[in-house]
Amino acid sequence: MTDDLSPTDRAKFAAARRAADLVEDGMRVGLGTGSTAAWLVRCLGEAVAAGTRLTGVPTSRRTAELAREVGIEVVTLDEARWLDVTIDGADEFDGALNLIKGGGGALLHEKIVATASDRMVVIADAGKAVETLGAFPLPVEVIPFGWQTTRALIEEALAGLDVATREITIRTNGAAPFVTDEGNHILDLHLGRIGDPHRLSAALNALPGVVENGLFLDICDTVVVGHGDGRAELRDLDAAAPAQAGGAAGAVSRDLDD
Ligand SMILES: O=C[C@H](O)[C@H](O)[C@H](O)COP(=O)(O)O
Repeated sequence: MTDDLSPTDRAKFAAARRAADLVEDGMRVGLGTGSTAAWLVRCLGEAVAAGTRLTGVPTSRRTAELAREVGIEVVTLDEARWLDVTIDGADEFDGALNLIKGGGGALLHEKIVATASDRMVVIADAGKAVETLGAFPLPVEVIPFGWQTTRALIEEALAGLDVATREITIRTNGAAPFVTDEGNHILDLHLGRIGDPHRLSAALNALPGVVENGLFLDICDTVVVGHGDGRAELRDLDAAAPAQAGGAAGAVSRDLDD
């Protein structure tokens, strides 16, 4: 299943394969979304074919489709109630294992599922490691009602910030706003660096119209880092560097003070 992969895809596969080994017989597993999570789902499909029993709670329609295709029993979160582990990709992770997620637009279900799990394991290629979160645009999910007003509110709260509307290309009609599995839209915040992610997350989620943002703070327990040569290493929260306090506070924190 891995012939002719690019080094990045080999790294994603290596992380996914190592994380699949953490899943034990009988576990209820949250299944993430994205290209790295898709490798995990395929690895778990192989485990199921080899006799492992597991139940999967997918974080998106496309993950649900793939999980069924590879033979994983799929249930809803409310049927499972609580999960042993969620394994998901990320767009960025820092030394304290805080994350930016939502590059694929699934951040809302992903955050709900990860929060309802004993353990969250992130699988990522080494290129996703950052010192300070924010180089990857932060996705914010907003409801369709008045969403352009919500975008203006975010711009006002973070003065001068470049807020982009995520779009999809439509063959006949140009572009249209991206629509999530919950029927919402995604705004991408080009922050560069985030000084105080807890403060930013709380400020964004306090705005009417905002459903959730892609900062996953104090949720991830382990990151499995994959490398292009096929190696994968585990970074656990206990061994991770403490979050940087204040030092990286940039324009975002200042603007929130205003
Ligand atoms: O909404 C999408 C998810 O948060 C993904 O897990 C994240 O964007 C990473 O995706 P990929 O593994 O494709 O880089």
